[in-house]
Amino acid sequence: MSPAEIRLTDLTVSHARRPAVHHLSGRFAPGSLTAVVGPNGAGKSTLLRALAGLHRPDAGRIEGAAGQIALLPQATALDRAFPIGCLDVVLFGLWGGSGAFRAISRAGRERARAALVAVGLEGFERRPVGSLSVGQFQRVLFARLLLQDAPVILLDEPFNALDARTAADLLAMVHRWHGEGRTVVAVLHDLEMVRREFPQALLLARDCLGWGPTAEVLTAANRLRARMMAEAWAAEPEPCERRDAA
Ligand SMILES: Nc1ncnc2c1ncn2[C@@H]1O[C@H](COP(=O)(O)OP(=O)(O)OP(=O)(O)O)[C@@H](O)[C@H]1O
Repeated sequence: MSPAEIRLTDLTVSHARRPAVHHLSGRFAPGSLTAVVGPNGAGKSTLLRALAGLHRPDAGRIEGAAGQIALLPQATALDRAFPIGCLDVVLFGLWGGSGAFRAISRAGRERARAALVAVGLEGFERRPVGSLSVGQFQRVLFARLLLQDAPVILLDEPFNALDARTAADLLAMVHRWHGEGRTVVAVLHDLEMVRREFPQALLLARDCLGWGPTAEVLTAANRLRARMMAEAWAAEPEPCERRDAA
């Protein structure tokens, strides 16, 4: 795996012109393992969606990400009512390579089956995803990431609402991806886990409060600043008037 460096330059990403990520600059080094942390509403999901090309920045630049990325969205953002089996959900991971209307090869199906086995879901191929537990469904989504085989993997709250065993299994997979040289970026709220498992951290509170080695970013002073900024947020932030980077 040789992911490119991802560079952000004065990046602002907004919802209806109200900035969720504000003038962010920095880089994700190739093969780095970074936790994105910050209070609710800090812009973490918005940043991941912008990196994945799903949300257009309204100022600044993202370089090095195009065509490299697989995204695991927040579980709450996904609708599981759709009547579809686990194997088919995993097979979505091949769409980037095969095109939505091209036949999935036998080899592709075998890879999807192997991915389900790798996440501990052997025999779940035909199970409708609507019948899975939260943890089982997250395993299916990790199997889809395995199939996508992307150099850069973005995970939005991947361990939310998981029991200890499922979280440990999926965390081991994150470390495996990191060991293979992929760039991994995960939004997390568990700061103990971040300190233990993630060498790099990006602390967001719409503005960037720190980006670098985790111990240097997650200081008491930085966390206090983030909390104070979150408490000061208006429910509807002002539109960003600084357009010079556009
Ligand atoms: N689709 C949307 N339409 C309008 N505003 C949005 C939309 N999505 C997010 N926002 C707003 O953008 C800001 C950042 O939201 P975002 O989901 O990126 O934060 P977050 O850090 O991921 O929060 P959390 O930790 O609660 O998941 C919030 O004020 C949110 O209300």
